[in-house]
Amino acid sequence: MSTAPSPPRFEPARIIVVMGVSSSGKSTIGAAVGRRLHAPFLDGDGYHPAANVEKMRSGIPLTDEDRWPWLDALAKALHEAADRKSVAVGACSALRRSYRDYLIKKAGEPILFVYLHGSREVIGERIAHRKHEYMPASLLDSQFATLEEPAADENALQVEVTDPVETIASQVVKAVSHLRSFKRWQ
Ligand SMILES: Nc1ncnc2c1ncn2[C@@H]1O[C@H](COP(=O)(O)OP(=O)(O)OP(=O)(O)O)[C@@H](O)[C@H]1O
Ligand SMILES: O=C(O)[C@H](O)[C@@H](O)[C@H](O)[C@H](O)CO
Repeated sequence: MSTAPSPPRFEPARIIVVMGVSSSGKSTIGAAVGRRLHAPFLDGDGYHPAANVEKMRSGIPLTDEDRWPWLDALAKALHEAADRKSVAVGACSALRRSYRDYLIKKAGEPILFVYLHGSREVIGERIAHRKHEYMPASLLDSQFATLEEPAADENALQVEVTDPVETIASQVVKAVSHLRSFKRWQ
């Protein structure tokens, strides 16, 4: 009796975007995954227009209108990096589904999202103890209020923020190894 091979869990993608609320660990995990894949890591924090940074620094949550140009710039940079290096890793809160769909549309290619799932308590504890150039801890509640967790039909891997960084990075690299059939993935 032969068993049919199981279909790949994820749609082949050259771009991996680590997503989640502020202080869920996007920069930390994204950098670790980039190192393991020898891939460039693009942190979304660096793609905000200056006005967005000033808004967040003042404790005012961003609106959809504030976020579109930021998502556009990051998506294009990820696409260019993937063209140059075969694969690119990004970090972006990508809180709403419409933002994730927009990133895919603007990148012009599939994206594998890695969703950093964690409780308000755990992430609240982390944000209270870290330093950030502009993001205040007071914005964490609005981040959770805006968050739409990836749905079952999205190309997303969920990981737990309570796991060690290296464990999460290994889970991502393992998930990506299922994508070897993707011929541009070298
Ligand atoms: N898996 C983990 N276990 C323990 N601590 C972690 C883990 N991941 C990240 N951290 C710590 O949590 C804090 C927030 O991490 P990080 O800055 O990477 O989050 P972020 O999502 O990029 O934040 P922001 O979006 O606000 O820039 C840091 O102090 C980091 O060292
Ligand atoms: O979508 C948003 O509300 C913002 O972009 C934030 O998430 C920040 O970019 C970042 O997470 C803070 O460093």
